Amino acid sequence: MAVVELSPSYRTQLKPSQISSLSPRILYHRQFSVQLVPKAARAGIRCSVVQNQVEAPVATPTKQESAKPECYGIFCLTYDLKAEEETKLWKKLITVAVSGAAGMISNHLLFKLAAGEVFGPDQPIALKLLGSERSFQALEGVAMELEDSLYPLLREVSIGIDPYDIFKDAEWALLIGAKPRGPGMERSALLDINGQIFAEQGNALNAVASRNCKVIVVGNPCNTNALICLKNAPNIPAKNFHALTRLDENRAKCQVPDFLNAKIDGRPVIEVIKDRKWLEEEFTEKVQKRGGELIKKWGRSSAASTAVSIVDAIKSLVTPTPEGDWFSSGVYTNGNPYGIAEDLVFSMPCRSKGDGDYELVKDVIFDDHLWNRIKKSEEELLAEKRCVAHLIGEQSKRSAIKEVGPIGTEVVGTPIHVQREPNELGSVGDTHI
Ligand SMILES: NC(=O)C1=CN([C@@H]2O[C@H](COP(=O)(O)OP(=O)(O)OC[C@H]3O[C@@H](n4cnc5c(N)ncnc54)[C@H](O)[C@@H]3O)[C@@H](O)[C@H]2O)C=CC1
Ligand SMILES: O=C([O-])CC(=O)C(=O)O
Repeated sequence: MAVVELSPSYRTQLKPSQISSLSPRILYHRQFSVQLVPKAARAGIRCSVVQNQVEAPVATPTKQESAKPECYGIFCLTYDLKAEEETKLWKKLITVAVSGAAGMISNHLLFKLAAGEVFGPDQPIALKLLGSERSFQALEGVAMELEDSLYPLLREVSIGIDPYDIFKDAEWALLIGAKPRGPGMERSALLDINGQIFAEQGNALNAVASRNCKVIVVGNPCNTNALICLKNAPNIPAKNFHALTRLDENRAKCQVPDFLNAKIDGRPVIEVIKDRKWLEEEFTEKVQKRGGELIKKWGRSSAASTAVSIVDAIKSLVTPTPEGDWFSSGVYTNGNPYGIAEDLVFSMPCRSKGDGDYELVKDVIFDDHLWNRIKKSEEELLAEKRCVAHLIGEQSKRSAIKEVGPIGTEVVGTPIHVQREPNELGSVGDTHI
C-alpha cells in the first residue's frame, strides 16, 4: 500500500491531534484511490492525493465558515468521492445529533450508527455529539474511538456542549443525555432532574434543527420528557417526536410476544399457551420489572440492549413495515383511535412506509385485563404531565398553537397547572408507558 507523505506546510495547518490521526485514514482511502478534500472546506483549506502526494493546502478562511463549530480531529477532512464507484451510489449525507454521547447507551449506539447498521450501508453520516460540561473529556475520548474505527460511512464528527451548535440542521436527534435511575428508584423520580434538560433541548431543536427533524427521546422518564421536548419545539411537527418504548417491546418479544395479538405457528398465543395466569401476571410483570432487575444486577441501567432498541426504533421508521406487522413507539396522542387522553406521549402500535413517518394501527385488540393496565399507564402519564406543567404550560410555545391531527382533529394544547403532590407519582407500573 502506498504511504502518503504530508507536506510540512500541510501539517502546519493542522492541530497535533489531527496530524497523528491523519495517516491511517488517508491510507484507507488511498486503497480506493479517492481524492481527498480536507474539510477545511470549512476553513478554505484544500488538498488532494494524486500519486502518493498531498498538495500543500491553501488556507482561505471566510467569515461565515470560521463561525461554524469546528469538527473533531480527522473528521475535519471530507473526501471527494468522485473516483470511487461504490460511493457514487451513496445517498446524501445525513446529520444525526446524539445527546449524552459520552454515556453508556451512546457508547454502544454510536458505533452502530457509524457502521451503517442503522441507516444502511449506502448512507454516509455526520455525527454531532452533545455532552455535558462534566463529560467533555469523555466525549473527546468517544470521538477518538470513532476516528480509530475507520468507518467509511462516517464523514464528520463534531462534539460540543451547546445544543444550539450541535443540533444545527440535525435531521435526527437522539436524546439520550439524562440521569439514569439507580437501584430502588422509580423512573418518574427522574422527572425533576431530567425534565428541564428536555425543555432546553426542545428550544434548541426548535431554533436550529431541520424543520422535519425526527426526535427520539430516550432519557427517562422518556414519555413525559418527549412531551416536554415537543411542547418546546412548535416549529417541528409533534408527530416527529418519539419516546423510546421499543426496549419493552423487545423485552416482551424475548419472553413471548403480545399474547392477545401474536400467533405461534399461525395460531393465537392464548390457544397455545393455556396458562392465562402466567400470561397476565408473570409475563407482564417480568417485562415491567426487567429494567429494575437489571439495575440491581449491574448497578446501572440497560445500555447495550437499549442501544439495540434505538436501532430497531429508527429502522422501523426508515424501512417499510412488513405486511400485517407493527412496532411500538411512544408518540403524540393527537387523534388516536384508542381513546387515550389527547396531548400525551403514549406508546402506540405504528406502521411506516419507510419514509421516517408512521401511521397508527387502528385494529389492535385488547381484553379487559390489558385495557385496565393501559388505563393505569394513562393515569400515571397524566400525573407526570401535571408535575411538569411549568415546563409545558403557558410558557410553552406549542400550547398556544392550534394543531391539526392526522385525521383532521383539531387539538389545542391544554396546559394544566397543578402543584406536585409528594406521592402523586406512586407508580403503578415500571414499564415505559
Ligand atoms: N427509554 C429507555 O428504554 C431507556 C432509557 N434509559 C435512560 O437513558 C438515559 C441515559 O442512560 P445512560 O446512557 O445509561 O446514562 P449515563 O449516565 O451513562 O450517560 C448519560 C450521559 O448524559 C450526559 N448528560 C447529562 N445531562 C446532559 C445534557 N443536558 N446534555 C447532554 N448530555 C448530558 C452525562 O454527562 C452522561 O455522559 C437515562 O435517563 C436512562 O434512564 C436507559 C435505558 C432504557
Ligand atoms: O429502568 C431504567 O431505569 C432504564 C430503563 O428505562 C430500562 O431499562 O427499561
